[in-house]
Amino acid sequence: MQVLHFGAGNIGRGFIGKLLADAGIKVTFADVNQAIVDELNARHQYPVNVVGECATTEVVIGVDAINSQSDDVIDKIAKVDLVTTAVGPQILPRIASAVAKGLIARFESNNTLPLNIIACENMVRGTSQFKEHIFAVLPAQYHDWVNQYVGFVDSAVDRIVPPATSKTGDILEVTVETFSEWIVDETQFKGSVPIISGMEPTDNLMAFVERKLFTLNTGHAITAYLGHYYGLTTIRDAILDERIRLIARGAMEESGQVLINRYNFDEVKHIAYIEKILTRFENPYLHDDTARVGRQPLRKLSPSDRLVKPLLGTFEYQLCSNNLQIGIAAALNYRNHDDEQAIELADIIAKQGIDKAFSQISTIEINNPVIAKVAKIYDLMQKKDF
Ligand SMILES: NC(=O)c1ccc[n+]([C@@H]2O[C@H](COP(=O)([O-])OP(=O)(O)OC[C@H]3O[C@@H](n4cnc5c(N)ncnc54)[C@H](O)[C@@H]3O)[C@@H](O)[C@H]2O)c1
Ligand SMILES: O=P(O)(O)OC[C@@H](O)[C@@H](O)[C@H](O)[C@H](O)CO
Repeated sequence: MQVLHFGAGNIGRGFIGKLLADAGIKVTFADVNQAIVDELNARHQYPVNVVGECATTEVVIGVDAINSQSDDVIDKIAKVDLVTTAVGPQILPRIASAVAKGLIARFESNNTLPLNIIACENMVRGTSQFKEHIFAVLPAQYHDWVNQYVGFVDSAVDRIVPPATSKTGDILEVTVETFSEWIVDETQFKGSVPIISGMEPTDNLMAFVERKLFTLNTGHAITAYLGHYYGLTTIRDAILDERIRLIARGAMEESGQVLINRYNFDEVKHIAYIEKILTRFENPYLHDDTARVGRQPLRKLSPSDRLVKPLLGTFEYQLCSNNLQIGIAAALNYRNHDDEQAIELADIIAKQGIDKAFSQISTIEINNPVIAKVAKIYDLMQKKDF
């Protein structure tokens, strides 16, 4: 089996690329970072530090790389069995055109072997959204053929992989936590579902996607934004702060009640899932900056993402949302001159005022009482009086 994986970053090298290479699949990374591409082609291997109580270094072997802006991508897509991505949601539209050209090349070479595409991003049904971007630039005459031979498989991906500085200056070295989970929608594959150790097929993907995004990522984001508010720069320091921990846990529980109502999850197991997540945030072997976890606050505040979607769920089931409201106010209060979306967020609030800005970003009606409640907490935070 051969795979083309877009994004040789933290999750690309530290999780998906590693898992596939470990399974004996020939992995080619596609990235815009030429230094990483050159180094992968010079060495064909890289080290992954798996850190936890027992730390190990595992070497991923047999990999190579191409620049994702070169035509090599088109040739590869014409031939491989699997395309995966871990580039970030905002990059998917930018690589759609290269993938569409690759699919045309596949059609022209009459390659009717099944191809499956899996976006491994923190999004609800990210591959389905990627398909929409691809079909928007793929001429209509190819749509039926692609629908017949190409599977667009949604997935949920979980492993905390912050950028880590190598002691030896190795740009390929990556440090990951022990935990990992990659769940794929078995109903969307073309051909038989490949058996790959560490890739778990399910026929109930939405439950897993929402469980992960609206528990771990909800708590993670709130820990990051409150950490920033209290002047703490790492997730570990933030989650060890009792004020933050109570709110992050409370928000995960509020979001959890929505999930329990929606998916009939076992309450005891879900509480255990939250406890495990809190210990993962505390991992003393990882250095994870609040700026990484809080990156792109407008994406994180959008209606289908980890903060507002759980809040909307509490309306649906008439549940309490006090902690989610505090987390959202902290996100609105996030300021970082190195983050384009944080700058844009501050600009929207400055121009429109907090009530209108939150209503616009979240798409929640301005008259909904939650707008005023979040705005009140935001104002207190602005005055450093929360
Ligand atoms: N790091 C984590 O803990 C983690 C865990 C689960 C899911 N994710 C998700 O995985 C995705 C990637 O996150 P990450 O932390 O690995 O980010 P990252 O910034 O470390 O990696 C992204 C990689 O994509 C590359 N890239 C950018 N534009 C590209 C293009 N046009 N073509 C090809 N490559 C391109 C970058 O050069 C970089 O190497 C995100 O959607 C994130 O939400 C991350
Ligand atoms: O990657 P983002 O920006 O969507 O979210 C930041 C972190 O919460 C995220 O990368 C987690 O580390 C990851 O989702 C753990 O599986």
